[in-house]
Formats: sequence, C-alpha cells, structure tokens
Amino acid sequence: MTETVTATEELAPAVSPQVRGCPLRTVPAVTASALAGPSGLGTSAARLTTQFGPDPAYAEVAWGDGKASPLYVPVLERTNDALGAEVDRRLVEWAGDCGFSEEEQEKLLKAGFGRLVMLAHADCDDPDRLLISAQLNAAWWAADDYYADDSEMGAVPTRLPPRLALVMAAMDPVAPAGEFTEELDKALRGDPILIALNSGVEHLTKHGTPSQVQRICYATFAMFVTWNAYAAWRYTGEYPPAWEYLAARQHDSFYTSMTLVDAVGGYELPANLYYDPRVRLALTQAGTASVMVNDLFSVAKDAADENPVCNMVLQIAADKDISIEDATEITVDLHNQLVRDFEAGHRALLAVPSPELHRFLRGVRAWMGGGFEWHNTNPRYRT
Ligand SMILES: CC(C)=CCC/C(C)=C(\C)COP(=O)(O)OP(=O)(O)O
Repeated sequence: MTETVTATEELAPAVSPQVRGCPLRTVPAVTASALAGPSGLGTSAARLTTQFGPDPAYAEVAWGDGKASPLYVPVLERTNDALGAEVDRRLVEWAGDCGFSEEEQEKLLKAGFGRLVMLAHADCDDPDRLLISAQLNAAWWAADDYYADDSEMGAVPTRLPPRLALVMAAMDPVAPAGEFTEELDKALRGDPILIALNSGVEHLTKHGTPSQVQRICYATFAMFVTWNAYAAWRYTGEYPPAWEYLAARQHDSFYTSMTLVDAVGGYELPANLYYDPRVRLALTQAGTASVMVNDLFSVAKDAADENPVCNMVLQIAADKDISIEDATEITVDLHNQLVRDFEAGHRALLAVPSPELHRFLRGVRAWMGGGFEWHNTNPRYRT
C-alpha cells in the first residue's frame, strides 16, 4: 500500500487555498516548492541535485533554428531506426485497413508516429506493443487535425462536440440497445478515425489490463473537454488568457500518450499508485512540459489557420502584447521549470518502494526525451 500525501499536509504557503471562502484542493508541495521557495517534499530532492551536481539524465539542448534559449530536456535513451521503420510500416498497413486513403497513409508515414513511439518508449523492443502506442497516437492526432484543429482538413468548431461523443462510443463500447445499436454500428464503421480508435483500443485490450484500458479511455475523454473549450473559443473569437489556456492544456497534453507507458512496457503500475497525487502531479508536469514543446514547434502552423489554433506562445504574446520571440522565451522558461519540477518529484518518489513506479517514472522521463527528439527532427514542424 502506498503512502498518500494529503492535500492538507502539503498546502503551499504562497498559494491561498481560499477563494471566496471555498477551500481549494491544491497540488502536493513538489510543484509548490517552485512557487513558494524551499519547503515540502521536493526540497530535499532539489538539495540532492545541488549537492551532487546536475543529473546526467537531463541536458540543455538547442532546438528549432537555434535562436531561442535552450530547452532543458531528458536525454534521449534509445534510438533504433530499423525498429521505428518497422512500426511505421505496420502502422501504415493498419491505416489502410481502417479506410484511410493512400494520400493519408503517405502523410502518416511522413509524420513518423512509429519513429515517435520507438524514441519515446525506450524500454520496449517489441514492434507489436509499440504499434499500440503508434495506433493510438496516430488516431488521436488524426482526430485532432480532422475534427478539431485544421479547417482545411474539415475541422468545424460547431461539429466538434458531437463528433467527439461518437469517438467516445468507438473507444468505450455502448451497451447493446436493440434497434439503436444497428445505426450506431453503421456510424462507427463509416469513418476511418472512429475505426482507428476502436481498433487501437482493441489492440491495447489484448495486451493491457482492464484498468489500463479504462485509464486510457478516461484520459482521452478528459482531453476532449479541452478540445471542446478550444472549439468554443475559436467559434466566438474570444481567445482565452494564457493562464486559462494552460489550465485547459493540462488535460490536452502528452499525458494522454504517457498513460500507455506501462502497457507498452509489458507491466502494470497499480491504479492506486498511478493516481497517487504525487505521481499524478509528476505525470501532469511531464505531459504539460512535452506539450509546451509541441506549442513551441507549432507556432507558425497554429497561427496560419483561418481560425488560429490556441497555442501558449500565441496566448502569451496576445496577453502581454509582446513579440513572438519574447513570448517564446517565457514559454521556454515555463517548460524548463516544469521539467525541473518533474525531476525533483521523480527523485522524491524514488523513496516509494515500488519497482513498477520507478520503471514507470523512468519511462515517462524517456517519453519526454523521445518526444522532444521527434519534434526537433520532424518535417511536420518545419516552416
Ligand atoms: C497524441 C495526442 C495525445 C494527441 C492529442 C492532442 C495533442 C496533445 C496534440 C496533437 C498536440 O497538440 P496540437 O494539437 O497543438 O498538435 P500539433 O501542433 O497539431 O502537432
């Protein structure tokens, strides 16, 4: 049984838990240490870092065209081009079976989601298990592009919520309901994205536990609430301030991808450890940091859409009326702080006697390193 740190034990002194008289549940002090100065669970870990020097698992790395400040990222743990190419080959074959056109299959191959998962899931050499992650990531990305973000690919803000409701039905089977089931099945078989998500979950079901499968479903459904918020913002043209976008982004992040770390690795982090507030915090830090990398690389693409896509750099530039370059620097700082907070939280969690937890957190760290490498070398983000 894991020791659980309660919110009240860990209240951050600099963050008021009272807003208009309502007590707020706050995060454990691992992150709060960054806001409130040295106190709490993460502090001794942070001191260890200063005492023994920098952790060699992380480095400051130049990115993009090299003009902005470096990103502090976990070092890449594994690269294996042949393995990445094999996962990509299987992924494209599967995409054809799902009904994606040849042109779409070619785009998929170019995006290199097989390479992404080869870089990110450094503890797995099995192309079939890696394929689970490639399928789900490719399908999430396809839903994001075709339904949510890309107007040229058919994304329409007012159509997004009902489309996402059908995606949920594709991932999490609806109970049989007589005559209504027939029409639902027809709809679920009529769209390659729905077929892909259904098939990706089915593949995961063969290798993962019921708890892992539902974990992935519910992380995806939480992500969809954020997508609906973006759709409302883009429809009304009333874009959110950076703080509100960042809060929403927490549930629309590579946290969703990281939910697959143990299933792909062939083990299970038990649910009560996975959802321990300290672990949850570390995972949200890692997921948000990784998606800040995505925002940094996507600025030009996101700004170019006829309904500009929400992006941390763009929101900060608009909020503060500053240049993209200055907003980029603020986003780099935010990213680097999130990674350092993850690093401190990870170190503190090494005290928990669970080999699965240690493997999982290392896997999450590797995911961050692989995700960065993929973005930094991917044609999708070249302007
Ligand atoms: C892989 C995954 C969880 C996808 C869901 C949405 C997501 C977090 C991204 C695709 C990344 O965000 P964004 O939509 O800004 O990505 P692109 O800039 O379009 O690559």
